[in-house]
Amino acid sequence: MLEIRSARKVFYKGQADEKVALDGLSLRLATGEFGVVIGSNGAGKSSMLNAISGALVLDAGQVVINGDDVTAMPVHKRAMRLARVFQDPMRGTAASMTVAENMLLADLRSNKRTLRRGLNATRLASYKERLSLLGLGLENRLDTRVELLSGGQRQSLSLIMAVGGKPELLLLDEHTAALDPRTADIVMQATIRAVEALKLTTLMVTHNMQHAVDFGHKVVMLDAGRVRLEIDGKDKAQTTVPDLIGHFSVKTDRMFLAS
Ligand SMILES: Nc1ncnc2c1ncn2[C@@H]1O[C@H](COP(=O)(O)OP(=O)(O)OP(=O)(O)O)[C@@H](O)[C@H]1O
Repeated sequence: MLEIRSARKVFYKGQADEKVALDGLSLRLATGEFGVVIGSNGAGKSSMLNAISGALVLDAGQVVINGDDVTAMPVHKRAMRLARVFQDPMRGTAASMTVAENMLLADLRSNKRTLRRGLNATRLASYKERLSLLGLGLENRLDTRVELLSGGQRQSLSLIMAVGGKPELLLLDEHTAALDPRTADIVMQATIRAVEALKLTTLMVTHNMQHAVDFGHKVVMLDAGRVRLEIDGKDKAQTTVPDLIGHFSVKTDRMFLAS
C-alpha cells in the first residue's frame, strides 16, 4: 500500500523563478493495485516518483509505504522496499555481462548478500523461472551477453531484475518511452505478466495514452503538482484515448514560456 499525503515541494522558494513542483499532492494505492500516472510536462510526475523513492526531500507532507511513514528514511534504506525502472534501457543492466550474470548481480544487490556467490544450478533454475514470466524467451538465453539483446528485451530484463527482491512497491518511470511503439507494447505485455504473477503494487508514469487506457486499475492525472483526476473501476474500463486527451489543459504559448 502506498499513500502520499499532502506532498509539497517548491524549488527556488521565494526567488523570481520559484517552481511549485508538488502542491499538496495526495494519492493512495491499495496493495496489489496498479496505478497509471499521466499529465503534461511539468505536472509533477517525476517529482512525485522522486519523493516516493526518497531522491527528493519534501517541504511538507508524508510518504507512507505499507503503513510505515518513510518520509524521513534515506534513499538507500527505501531502496530495500521499492524497485524503480527508468526510461533508459541501458541504465538497469550491465552490457558486457550475460543475462544470468546480470540476474546474479541483482540477486546479490538485494538482500541475499550472505548467500554463496556464483551461478549454481539452483540459481540458474530460479532465473529461468523468473525470466519465463516475461514471455520473451529470455529464459533460453541465459548465456547471451546483454549487449546482444534488443532494447525491449533489455528493458524487460531490467524489470525482472528490479522486482527480484519482491519489492513492496514497483515504480515504472516512463519505462517504455525510449522504445519504438511495437517494442513498447511488447515490454508492456511483459510488464503486465510480471506484475500480475508477482502481485506487485505498481505505479507507472507514462505519456502513452493507449497504455493508460489499456493497463492498470486506475488512471491518475496530475496537473500543476496535484491530482486533477482519478478514473477507476467501470469508468476506467470505458475511458478512451480521446477522453484522456480531452482532460489535458490547453497550454497557450504564454504559459509555455512561463513554465
Ligand atoms: N531539480 C529541479 N530544480 C528546479 N525545478 C525543478 C526541478 N525538478 C523539477 N522542477 C520543476 O518542477 C515542476 C515539475 O517538474 P517534474 O519534472 O516533476 O514534472 P513532470 O510531470 O515529470 O514533467 P515531464 O513530463 O516533462 O517529465 C516543473 O516546473 C519543473 O521545472
